[in-house]
Amino acid sequence: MKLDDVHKVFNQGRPNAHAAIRGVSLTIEPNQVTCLKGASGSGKSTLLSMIGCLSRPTSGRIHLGDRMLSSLPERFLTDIRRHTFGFIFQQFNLISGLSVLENIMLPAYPLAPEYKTLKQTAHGLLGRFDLEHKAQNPVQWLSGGEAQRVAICRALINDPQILIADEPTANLDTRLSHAFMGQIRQLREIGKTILITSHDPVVFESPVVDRVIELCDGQVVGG
Ligand SMILES: Nc1ncnc2c1ncn2[C@@H]1O[C@H](COP(=O)(O)OP(=O)(O)OP(=O)(O)O)[C@@H](O)[C@H]1O
Repeated sequence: MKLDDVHKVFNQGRPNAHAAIRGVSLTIEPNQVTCLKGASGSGKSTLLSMIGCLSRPTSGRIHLGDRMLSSLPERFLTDIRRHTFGFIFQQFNLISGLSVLENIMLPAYPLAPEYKTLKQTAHGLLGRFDLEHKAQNPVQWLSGGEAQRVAICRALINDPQILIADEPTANLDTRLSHAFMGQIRQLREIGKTILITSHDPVVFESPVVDRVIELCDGQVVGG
């Protein structure tokens, strides 16, 4: 992915306008783990959401291979988002009341796969992340580490090329944070491109991370 002079202004044209991203240009290499690091409010989540097609830049260009995402109409963007990206959020965002299996299968429904194949894929992921015995559990019964692994499985259900994780260790203790980086290593080994925002040293000092990009006040200041 390539970002070229990307800006994001919230509430543009109003007295409370805020320039959260100010002229970011960078390249995210495939099959690598890239960490966006920076203080709270530096613009990490804002940048991540534009990269993941969850929001659009105010100006500038974002390329995915030879496609320019920033100029695509919404329906194409939604399609690219579903096929290309898997998301892992800070609060895991699992749906309470649904089982582990149901949560994992949810992002696949808009792509209308055959149900039997989808279920097999979901069980394959549960097996890989040592969660098979929890398949029918409601997600609210899970421990923090289990919930995190369910969130990873859900992000992988559509076999995305790029995984985006926003502060993934914020709700994990040190041991589970190291375990999470072990899981990231495995995903890198199978060829995924991974982009993580974090101000947790367990993440940005991890040997699994290929590159750390530092943000300050919406600008790249290092990496
Ligand atoms: N929807 C919005 N409207 C107005 N301002 C916003 C909006 N979203 C974010 N901001 C502001 O943009 C700046 C960057 O926010 P962002 O969430 O990207 O920071 P961050 O580096 O991810 O912070 P944290 O580490 O605390 O999650 C902050 O000053 C924030 O208040």
